[in-house]
Amino acid sequence: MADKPVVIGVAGGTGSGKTTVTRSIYQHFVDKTILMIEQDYYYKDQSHLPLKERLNTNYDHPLAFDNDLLLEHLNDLIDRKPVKKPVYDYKLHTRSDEVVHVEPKDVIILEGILVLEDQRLRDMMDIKVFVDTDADIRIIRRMMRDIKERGRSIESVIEQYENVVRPMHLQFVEPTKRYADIIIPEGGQNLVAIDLMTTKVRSILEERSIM
Ligand SMILES: Nc1ncnc2c1ncn2[C@@H]1O[C@H](COP(=O)(O)OP(=O)(O)O)[C@@H](O)[C@H]1O
Ligand SMILES: O=c1ccn([C@@H]2O[C@H](COP(=O)(O)O)[C@@H](O)[C@H]2O)c(=O)[nH]1
Repeated sequence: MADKPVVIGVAGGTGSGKTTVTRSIYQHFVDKTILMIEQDYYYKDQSHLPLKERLNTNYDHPLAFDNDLLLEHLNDLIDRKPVKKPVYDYKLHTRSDEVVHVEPKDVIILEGILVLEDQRLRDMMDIKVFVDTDADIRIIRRMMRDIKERGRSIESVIEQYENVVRPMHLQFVEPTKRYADIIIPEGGQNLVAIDLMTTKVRSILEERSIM
């Protein structure tokens, strides 16, 4: 059987730069086999609920995620089997009808606000990362991104942040920092941290004789 892929978990608050860090690591392995799994794509399907109700869902609570499906897919990928990854629509707040066919790869990066919260997910990871960015920077980044890319208004971002995102961050996301092997301040522009991560992944691949 082929050697186990390297699994990296990248957690951190909304807007901390998780996706940016993940993409930077990804770009270091263009010639190698690497894939990204976004925990966000595994939000529970809500297509049975009217949009008005979906607007009231707490998307920052661990129970909002279908981690059972995520675990099943990770286990398949680790066993070198392909999966059909769901696609999430942030504007409609539910899964889209499409799925993406994902082939197994040597390196898997799992990224999301609560990937370090579930012990079953943590146990699968070779490297656990927490992207640590101050809350004022994160809310500015989220505001810009959500208005540009996720169909939100300034008012809706502020209301959701104050009522749900901030308290859930303090209760569930921030405490998972203690599980991290590496804490990356400020995210994607931290080239030293990205370089160190890439070197570590290469050394694990070599140890497992994958490269
Ligand atoms: N170091 C940075 N400087 C400026 N903008 C950034 C930086 N890192 C990320 N961003 C921007 O902030 C927004 C949120 O970043 P993203 O990586 O998507 O965070 P997360 O995945 O943690 O929510 C994106 O629009 C991204 O382009
Ligand atoms: O339907 C949804 C699903 C998620 N959210 C928010 O997204 C962030 C997590 O994504 P990041 O890329 O890490 O910012 C989370 O804080 C949810 O509040 C949403 O608003 N609607």
